[in-house]
Amino acid sequence: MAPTQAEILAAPKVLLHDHLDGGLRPETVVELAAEIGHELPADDAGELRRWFVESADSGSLERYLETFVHTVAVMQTAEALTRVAAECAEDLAADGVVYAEVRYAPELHLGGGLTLDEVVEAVETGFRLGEQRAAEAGRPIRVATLLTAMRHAARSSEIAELVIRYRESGVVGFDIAGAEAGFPPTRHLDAFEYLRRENAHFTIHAGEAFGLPSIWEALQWCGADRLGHGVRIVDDISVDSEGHTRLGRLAAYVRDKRIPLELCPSSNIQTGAAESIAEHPFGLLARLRFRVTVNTDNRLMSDTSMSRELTLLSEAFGYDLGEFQWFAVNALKSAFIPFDERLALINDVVKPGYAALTAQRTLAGLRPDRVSPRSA
Ligand SMILES: O=c1[nH]cnc2c1ncn2[C@H]1C[C@H](O)[C@@H](CO)O1
Ligand SMILES: [Zn+2]
Repeated sequence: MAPTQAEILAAPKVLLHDHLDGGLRPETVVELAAEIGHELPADDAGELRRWFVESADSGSLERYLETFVHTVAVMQTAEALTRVAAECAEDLAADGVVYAEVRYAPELHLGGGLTLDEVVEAVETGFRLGEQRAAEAGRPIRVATLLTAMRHAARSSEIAELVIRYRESGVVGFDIAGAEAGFPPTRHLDAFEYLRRENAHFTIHAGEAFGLPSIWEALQWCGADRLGHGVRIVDDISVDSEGHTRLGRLAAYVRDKRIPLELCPSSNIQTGAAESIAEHPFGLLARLRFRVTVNTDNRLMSDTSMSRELTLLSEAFGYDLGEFQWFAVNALKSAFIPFDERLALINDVVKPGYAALTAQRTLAGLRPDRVSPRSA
């Protein structure tokens, strides 16, 4: 059966790919911009919300990324960073997210005179504050941080060192983001090699706006633990007229090695990586049992949430609570926090949460859902 909105909201969700500077509340952007005299394309929060979605709906990653100028502009002081991070944790918790890895690029927040370390400390303060407020509101969440380096810039080694410096203080991994075409991940090999020597984790935005060579470099040259998007791995999968599928060597490697795909359906529609949710490779990749995870990417630019992404996928592919649990477990298995902590979240939070939802259906006289998690 189709899950109800109440069930989707209540279902424990796990999010691995969410940008801090892509998830601000429009009201907060308006308030912070007024404080610093930053001119916005719209001064009314509702209009600004629409502006972000319409402008990001450009069919090109480069133009999509231009919208970040207005969010980054209002995130240049410790107070603003702390506020935005706290609200991020609260908003995710209110949406039923129980564990999230949120990323941002510290190098984009130095315009007000903060150092890289001060940026990280302000954001961590905000996440702890947001976690505390969420717990008080009865929606506990754990937020971990990934530090991003911009792939067109040359600060990745510095950011990788920052990850190691703050690995005991909430930072669990590294990422590179920004325009993909023309900026291959191997430009940042020094950073990746350093992180591997430090036994640290990293993901790489790859296979979003550029195809297989980007994914291949991210995995086989750089050693990425996960793929940010990775959706273009479908270019290495052929489906014949009878529906038989054949995996090329790279696709087979990704599936065999259980490389997590941080799939972000709505974002992909906006940047032109997919035509529609119904045609999104998520359905095929899930059917072929890749390690798929569901993500928001940029909640502001896509006007989305984890609940909305799950709703869209459910409508397109018929997913129910069984699949939602599978996606959440997949994400936790792929998270960058220690194994015992991942296991505790799976066994103490995610599975009991889905069991409770199933029990409610049974109580309501509906048939029990198939909450029999597939092995990921
Ligand atoms: O989907 C994306 N692909 C590549 N880069 C992205 C995406 N979403 C956000 N970014 C960039 C813009 C942000 O300023 C930066 C750090 O969060 O990451
Ligand atoms: Zn992203």
